[in-house]
Amino acid sequence: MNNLVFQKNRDLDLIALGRLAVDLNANEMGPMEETSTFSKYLGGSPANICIAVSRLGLKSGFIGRVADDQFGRFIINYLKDSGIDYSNVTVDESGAKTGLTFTEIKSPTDCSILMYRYNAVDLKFDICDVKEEYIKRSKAILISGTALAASPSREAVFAAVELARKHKTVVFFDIDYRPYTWKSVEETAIYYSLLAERCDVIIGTREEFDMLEMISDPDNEDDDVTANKWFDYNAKIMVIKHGKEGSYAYTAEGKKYTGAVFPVIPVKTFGAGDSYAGGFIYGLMQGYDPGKAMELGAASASIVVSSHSCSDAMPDINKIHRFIKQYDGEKSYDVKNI
Ligand SMILES: Nc1ncnc2c1ncn2[C@@H]1O[C@H](COP(=O)(O)OP(=O)(O)O)[C@@H](O)[C@H]1O
Ligand SMILES: O=C(O)C[C@@H](O)[C@H](O)C(=O)COP(=O)(O)O
Repeated sequence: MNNLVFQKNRDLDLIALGRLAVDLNANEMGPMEETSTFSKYLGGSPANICIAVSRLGLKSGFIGRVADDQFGRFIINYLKDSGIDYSNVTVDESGAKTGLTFTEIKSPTDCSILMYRYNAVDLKFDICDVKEEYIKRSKAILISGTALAASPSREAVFAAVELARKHKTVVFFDIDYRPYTWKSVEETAIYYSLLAERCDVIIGTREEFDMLEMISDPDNEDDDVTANKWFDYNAKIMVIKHGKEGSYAYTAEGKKYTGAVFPVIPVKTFGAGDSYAGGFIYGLMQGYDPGKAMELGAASASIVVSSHSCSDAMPDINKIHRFIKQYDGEKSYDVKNI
């Protein structure tokens, strides 16, 4: 059980908003200067999370814009083939382009991404793309913070959150801070904070919360303090992630859950956050307590970092259960209710 109330009689479980993009993942290991081939996948953090939950069996939809080009059509076809409702994904006619993420895998643990986001189409969705009737149809929405980086998607996100609150649609917020999309840390912190105040569940890495709180001294980091700050607003559940060290979840009622990691030999490091969020949101929407939901998220992340892609590799629930079972008895993970 958890403390979120999902409205019944809604035909959609989750609507994600914002970035529909393309990942071009290096096929060869090594510096990108020397990479010659890349594999194309659907990308964009909210798109990856939407794929993750739909593969786990949730009925999901998307609000956003794609470019009127081959990449835009690739994205729409991918959503369609994944059973995601794309009726609120608009084809943008301004000439804006699909955001591209090139990934570099120097070694399985030394990876980076290079984003091409000049005139990115995912920041072009506007208030008119956010329909009250659509938000009302869903039990929850998912915001990814990058959509706050510029107008008009910034205002569209705030409008969606207000409509969600009006209709008791749960708001998940994945901070998803991509520095190069923003002008300054100060601007970022302001918009992130304004949005965080309005959300039910906030998920971010320790570094992302440091940005939000403008903390530059690691000695001042304190997960308990961070979590409690947002409970004074609207948050019911807070998640603070620490990479391969694990994560913590807090509830407004004062419970703290520790989520450990399923150790694997990774193929690359990226994709962990999106798969974790997908498994975690799915778990909460099944009514599981945050500890169990984190376990699903961590297992999903381990599966995805062991694969070449993010979106294509998102597991179904049977794969997650089989994966968790492998660890039974070995105590390689331990979700404690403390
Ligand atoms: N190398 C890894 N091996 C196994 N699980 C991982 C690894 N890195 C991250 N994870 C899992 O994914 C979760 C989220 O990862 P994290 O790196 O904190 O997110 P992000 O990708 O957003 O930075 C972690 O809490 C952990 O459960
Ligand atoms: O979000 C993007 O635009 C890029 C993603 O598609 C990419 O796969 C990635 O960086 C995943 O991020 P993570 O899950 O936070 O590691």
